[in-house]
Formats: sequence, C-alpha cells, structure tokens
Amino acid sequence: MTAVMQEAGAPFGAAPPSGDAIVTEGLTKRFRGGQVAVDALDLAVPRGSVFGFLGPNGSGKTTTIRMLLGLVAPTAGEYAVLGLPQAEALPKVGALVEGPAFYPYLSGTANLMRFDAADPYAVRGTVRRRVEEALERVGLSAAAGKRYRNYSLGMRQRLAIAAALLGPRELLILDEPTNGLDPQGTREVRALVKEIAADGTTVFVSSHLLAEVEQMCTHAAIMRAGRLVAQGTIASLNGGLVTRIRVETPDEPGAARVLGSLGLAEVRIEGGQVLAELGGHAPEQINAALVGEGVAVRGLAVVRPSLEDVFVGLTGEGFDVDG
Ligand SMILES: Nc1ncnc2c1ncn2[C@@H]1O[C@H](COP(=O)(O)OP(=O)(O)OP(=O)(O)O)[C@@H](O)[C@H]1O
Repeated sequence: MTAVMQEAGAPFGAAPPSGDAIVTEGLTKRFRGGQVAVDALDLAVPRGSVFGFLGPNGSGKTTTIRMLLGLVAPTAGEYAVLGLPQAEALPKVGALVEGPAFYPYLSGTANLMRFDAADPYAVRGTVRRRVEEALERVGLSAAAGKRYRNYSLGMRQRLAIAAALLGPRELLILDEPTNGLDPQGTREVRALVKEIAADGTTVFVSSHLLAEVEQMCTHAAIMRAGRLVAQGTIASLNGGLVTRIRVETPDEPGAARVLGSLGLAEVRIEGGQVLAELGGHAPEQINAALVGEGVAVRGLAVVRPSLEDVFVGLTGEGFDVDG
C-alpha cells in the first residue's frame, strides 16, 4: 500500500510506502508566541500494536494527537494515518480527546445517538445497530437505558470509548483515557483497551503514567519537552538496560564477597542490601551459593529495568508526572 503523508501546508504529498498505522516525519508544532510544543517528531506506530505515547504533562502528547486528527495544523513535517488521505482515514479512526460532553439526564443509548448525529462520516440508517454494538463492546448493554448521571466514573469513560467505536475502526486514539478515574474505573478502562486491541484494532494511547504503559502496551514512545526520547517495543526499550539482583542480608560484606566470587559485575552495598548485575547467572544458583557459604538470606529479588529507568538513563532526569 502506498502511504499518503499529510504535509504541513500541502494537503496530500506522496511518501514512501508504509505498513504502519501512524507515521510522522519531522512533525513540528510551534504555537503563536514561539512555544514549540512538538519538535521534529518521527513516530512509527505498527499496525496491531497497543502503542503507549508516554510523557510528563506538557510534553506535547495532546498537540501531537490533535495534529494526527487534523484538528491542529502542523508548522512543519508530515504525517500519515492508516496510509490514507485524511478524508479516507478519519472514518476508520475512533478518537477520544478531551472526552465528549454527555447529557446527564439522557441514557447511554440516547447520548450515543446524539453523538452519532454530529458525526459527518456516520451512516444514518444503521445508527441503532451501531449504538447497540458499541455499548455491547464496552460492556454497557445492561446499563444502556440508565441515565448518564447515574453512571460510575468507569462507566462514563467506557461510554466515551463507545462513542469512539460507533463505526468499524482500524485505529483507536485515546488521549489520557484513565485521567481522573478512580482505581476501579482505571482497571475497567485498561482491561477494555486490551480487549479492543485483542480484536485487531491498533490502539494509540497517551499517558503520563509509566506503570500504566508498561502494563497495557506492547510498544511505547517516550516524549520529553516536545521531543522524542525513545520508541520501540516495551521489551526493546527495557532491553538496553541491565537486570540486577538484590540480596537482603544481615551479612552484607559476606554476600558481596560471594557475588564477587561468582563473577557478578558491579557488586555494591547500598542501604542494607547488596546489588549486582545479574548477567547470565541463575538467581537460584546465586541463592544456593550464598546459603552454602553461610550467608543468611532474608530476601533475594531480580530487579528488571523499568520504563522509568529508561527515561532516567536517556534524559538524566526523573520522570516528573506533574510536568
Ligand atoms: N493552543 C496553545 N497555544 C499555546 N501553547 C499551547 C497550546 N496548546 C498547548 N500548548 C503548550 O504546548 C505544550 C505541550 O502541550 P500538550 O497539551 O500537547 O502536552 P501534553 O503532553 O498533552 O500534556 P497534558 O497531558 O498536560 O495535556 C505545553 O507547554 C502547552 O502549554
């Protein structure tokens, strides 16, 4: 398939073929007043992925999403969604950006009917069936006739996602879908995202929560101050960093000596624990060696690198969720 890139200032430029659901090249947004919200962004979102668009508040996620949806014009660069011209792509894209305003006194069904009526791409004759299917998809069939004001936070957000699923979608774009939800609502939305992805829809989901992206996504791009810090599969992002072993023991020098004698690198004592790079060693053999040498082991853990470590390693900064 030939991808069609939307170019800043030129609606449909030709571009190299791509199987990706979203591609951007040098995508940039400078707001009036000079603020660069998105700075030369090169993204590649594989079809079928659950792609976490991760960054602290203010790092440019919403602005990028608004450009991809044609709501904000880029200052420079190009982008392609589903490899199609915008007018052909948008009907196949469901989006949740700054949640739709629902009427509190109307039911879930009535709200979705109203929402659909405002969609210029929707096929009118099929609205009842599409609303029913979307409610079913998000698990709200039983509550379809209930007034919106009686919905829980999780149900409200699931209804917002249903609004994005009123047509057959190849790509779902969700901007911070768990923001402002209680723990139960957050769990519901994360589970729903995974289910939608399991049906074959590519999901592009922004979040400022590292752990959320790690749990929910197959791939991630990490943003900081408008710039891309890293992107790839979660495993490849974490893979560049070393896995460590952590031993809790009353005999720190003894444990450090044993780890050193086994050939583990970077052995150090830190706050009542002994840490070392695991390398190719088996944790159970390390445990056996410690016990065999008479070192009491209170706890032994394999510490795998997290996306937070990736962020800190690449930027030298902590991941400040308050931006
Ligand atoms: N319309 C605008 N005019 C001027 N500056 C803007 C505008 N919209 C966003 N910005 C600025 O661009 C930067 C990126 O904002 P953006 O909303 O894209 O970030 P974000 O990562 O989505 O953060 P959040 O999750 O807080 O929305 C911020 O510094 C913001 O203040």
